[in-house]
Amino acid sequence: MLYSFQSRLRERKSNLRHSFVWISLLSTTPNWSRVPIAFTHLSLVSASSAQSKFWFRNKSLKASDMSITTDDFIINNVGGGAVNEKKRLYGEQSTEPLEAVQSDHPSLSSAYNPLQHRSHLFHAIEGLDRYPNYLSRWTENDIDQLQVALQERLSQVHEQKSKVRNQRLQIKDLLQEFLDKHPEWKEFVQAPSNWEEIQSTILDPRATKAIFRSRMFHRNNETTSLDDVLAGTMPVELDAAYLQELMDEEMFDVYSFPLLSPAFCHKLHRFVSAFLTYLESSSNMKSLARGIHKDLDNMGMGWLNNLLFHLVVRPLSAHLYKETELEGGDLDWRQGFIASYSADPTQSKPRQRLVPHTDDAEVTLNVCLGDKFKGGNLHFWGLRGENVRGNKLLGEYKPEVGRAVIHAGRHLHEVTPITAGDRFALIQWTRSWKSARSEVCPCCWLNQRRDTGGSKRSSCICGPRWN
Ligand SMILES: O=C(O)CCC(=O)C(=O)O
Ligand SMILES: [Fe+2]
Repeated sequence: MLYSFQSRLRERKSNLRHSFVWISLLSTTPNWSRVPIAFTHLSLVSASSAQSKFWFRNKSLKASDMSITTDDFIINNVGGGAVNEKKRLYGEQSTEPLEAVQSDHPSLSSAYNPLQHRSHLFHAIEGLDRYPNYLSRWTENDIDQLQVALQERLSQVHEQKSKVRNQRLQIKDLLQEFLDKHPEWKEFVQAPSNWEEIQSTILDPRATKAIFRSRMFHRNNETTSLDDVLAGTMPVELDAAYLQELMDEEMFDVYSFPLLSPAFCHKLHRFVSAFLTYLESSSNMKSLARGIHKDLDNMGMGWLNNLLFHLVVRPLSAHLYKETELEGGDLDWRQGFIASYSADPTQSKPRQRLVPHTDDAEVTLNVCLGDKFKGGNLHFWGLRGENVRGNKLLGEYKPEVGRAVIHAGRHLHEVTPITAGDRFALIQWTRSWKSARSEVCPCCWLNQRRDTGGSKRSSCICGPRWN
């Protein structure tokens, strides 16, 4: 069932103060057969707690207004940050070496086990840096295991480093080859040289209006340098009043707005399709890591990645997510890529749907590029790490070409099956290494703890954010 949230928004003016959603996710694998590996409680926080969103509050929908239930929610189908991706994608082999080493140490008497428990490994990495005699607390056996676990990680770094480097070089060559054969795309991948080009050909006119009316673009009659903005050295500040006109709150904490012009989206869509088709016909395609060729930087579109990050996601997040996702700080990292799906999956469009997952991101931007598909809607549940009650799907969003959705990365979401055509979306995952991630440790997340309790008084030192 499809819902038009925009028309609902016009009808409903309520707030979320008492609306909660919960979901329990449970999944087991043979290696962890006695232990649930993902058990996550989710909830929605009160909209009124997010002070920075004052200008959206009266547009909030009640979660209880949504009548789609999740009775058929497939518990062990959860993806992304909720489970160990390697286990989900490749089965158990990734943990085999660790198990084998562990059984070589039958005399292990302490509970310390960095081979099995990620939290122990993290503790050691932090502890070695923090305490002069950190190792003195562990038995020789513990230290042996720590050494093996660290060596194991280091060899993964070595292996992936050279693999990734080679693959990036390979893509660069393939892109050059593609552009030589199809010179009509050469201009398209060039970074724009002035704001005028961005305003008239890349952005939707409504986004142009909202962004460039903001005071910073008029201060002292000086023009804001495009190069400085793209380099991230001149932070962009957008005025709330203009953004309010531009944006809709589709459902709790999920906002949509017209961002890219449909003409630009269609062109980007055609460029991506042409490049992927070219890659598919290349014999090198099989040796490339999953998704590496769909990374915007690798596709020669790093400038678009920077533009969206610095001109749109960072300033919007300062209004929407500063307190709830960024610990009062800023975003400082971005990864942009094309998510491609098809009703008839191929090598370059390998997915028909995307299972419910959270992103490894503080804030995610999602722009629909392709319009000739059926299905492929976005579903949202609650926020990882918040306390919760209830089991309702929060809402469904139907993508529109050029329209962006922005949401917290820890907001559980899925893409429903594409039933006809191909679906392309530009996704940008953004992080806050210096703020949010410097305040928390990921041990809860990787250790799949269950006792976050949903309050700031979680029993874990790293608080309730990661679980
Ligand atoms: O394709 C989409 O709309 C969503 C993709 C997504 O959630 C992701 O790549 O993390
Ligand atoms: Fe996602």
